Amino acid sequence: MTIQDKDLLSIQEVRDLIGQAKKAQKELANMSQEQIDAICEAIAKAGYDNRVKLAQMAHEETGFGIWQDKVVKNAFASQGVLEAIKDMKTVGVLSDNEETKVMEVAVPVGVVAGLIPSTNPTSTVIYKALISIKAGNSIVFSPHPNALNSILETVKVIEAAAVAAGCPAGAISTMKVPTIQGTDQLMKHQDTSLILATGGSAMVKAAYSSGTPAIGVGPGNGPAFIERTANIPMAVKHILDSKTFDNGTICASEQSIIVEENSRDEVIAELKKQGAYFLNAKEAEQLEKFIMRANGTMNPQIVGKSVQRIAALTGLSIPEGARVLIAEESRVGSKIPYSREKLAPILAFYTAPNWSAACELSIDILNHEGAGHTMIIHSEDKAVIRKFALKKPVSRLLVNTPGALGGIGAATNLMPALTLGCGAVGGSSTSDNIGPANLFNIRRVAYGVRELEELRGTDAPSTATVATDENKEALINVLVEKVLAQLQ
Ligand SMILES: CC(=O)SCCNC(=O)CCNC(=O)[C@H](O)C(C)(C)COP(=O)(O)OP(=O)(O)OC[C@H]1O[C@@H](n2cnc3c(N)ncnc32)[C@H](O)[C@@H]1OP(=O)(O)O
Repeated sequence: MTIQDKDLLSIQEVRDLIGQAKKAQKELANMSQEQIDAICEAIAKAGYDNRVKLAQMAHEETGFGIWQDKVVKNAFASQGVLEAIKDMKTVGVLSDNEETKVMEVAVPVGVVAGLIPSTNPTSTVIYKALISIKAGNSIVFSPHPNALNSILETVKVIEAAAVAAGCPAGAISTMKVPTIQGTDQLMKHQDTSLILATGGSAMVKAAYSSGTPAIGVGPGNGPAFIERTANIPMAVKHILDSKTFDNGTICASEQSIIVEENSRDEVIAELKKQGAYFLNAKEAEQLEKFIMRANGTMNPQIVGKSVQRIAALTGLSIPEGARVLIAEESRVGSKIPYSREKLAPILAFYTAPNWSAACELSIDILNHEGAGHTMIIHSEDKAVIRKFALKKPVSRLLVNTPGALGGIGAATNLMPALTLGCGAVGGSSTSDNIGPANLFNIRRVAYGVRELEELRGTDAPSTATVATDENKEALINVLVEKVLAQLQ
């Protein structure tokens, strides 16, 4: 098949899938909350029951991560997400306030386009299907080509379970021939209502430029600041647990450690004790060349690989049992690989002279990459944490927890999610951990509660006397004052 034939096939496939998804969504829109909830339960159960098989498939196909950790991600995306959303009201009348005389009705957005990354393919499919159906929408997936088979299998098992539980056929589907042109068509099609884009920057930018409303996830690059009051052994444990989880593929995981001068030696000793290997200057330079590709994007050869695989690839000789590789760094910038996002067990290590310098440094790192995403602080001082929270350009400031598991809401009480909004500063329309509430609109039914005479009041000039522009202006001023007084 020529490239052109493949593109045409992909585009035609997308059009067919959207047609079926639109039809199915009309049926979903007429279902009760109970019917929708039963379908979600079936999707979660199928995802959970198949969590091991799907994790192994994703690992084998992409070569990223650790399959045992992908099992945890699949369980989180199915049962964990279901637990958080099962009691949410998402269908029909959401509220009816007798006092304010405003009633709220949920309105599904329609057909969702779900772009799936190669780093968390199966878990992201289960999660996006659950939150879309819960909000009364159909979803058509666009798989990352390098994770195609595991994504197809995930869609197959959850779609079959959903249909058996009453879901209309076509409500959950996936492109089988993913091409850039086909995905472009999915994003721009007039019947696609919303794009949920999780993946590489280029794809997320394409989603924002498509003309269709989009919720995208930009790059993470969260520093972890170990403040002087931190419980250092616990902070180090959290950072290493996070950075080694699925070999660092979660975008909320730590990318650098920042310490103050006075705790530097203690933190380094603890990191070494818990399995971190500090690269010397020559080794750091050797590894640095493999972090980015020539075009400045992350090198997939190191993504989700163990330190042993990375060492073999880069010709480094490291001690047996090393869990993460750490390079001391002092610079920040797009051409400084250690200061950027590395979805691998590699960390930069910065020393700041004091607290305020650590603050400035973390802002600088985030402003170069990862603005609006996540950062982590380890501290026992609530006043410091509050102060720290006020100025950082992130949507999630995680405290005393592993970044990867805290950001997605597994180790914190944030909304469990595998798509993390990055707010306006990160180019996103929302800073939320994306859930069903981001996937329906609200129609507000508002009863009249004031008449014009009330708004006008008794001392307003009569409309009958309005003859001149001056009078008109006087009347408008009085009316504006009355309305403002009513609203206060
Ligand atoms: C909560 C979370 O953890 S979300 C985590 C999500 N974050 C990420 O995925 C991190 C960002 N991702 C990346 O930087 C990259 O995807 C990597 C480094 C992980 C992998 O890199 P690669 O394997 O080279 O894949 P990359 O994403 O660059 O895409 C490869 C090709 O597939 C194409 N592609 C990717 N997704 C799709 C899609 N949905 N449909 C069609 N084509 C696609 C890309 O456009 C690219 O095409 P090109 O080679 O012609 O330019």
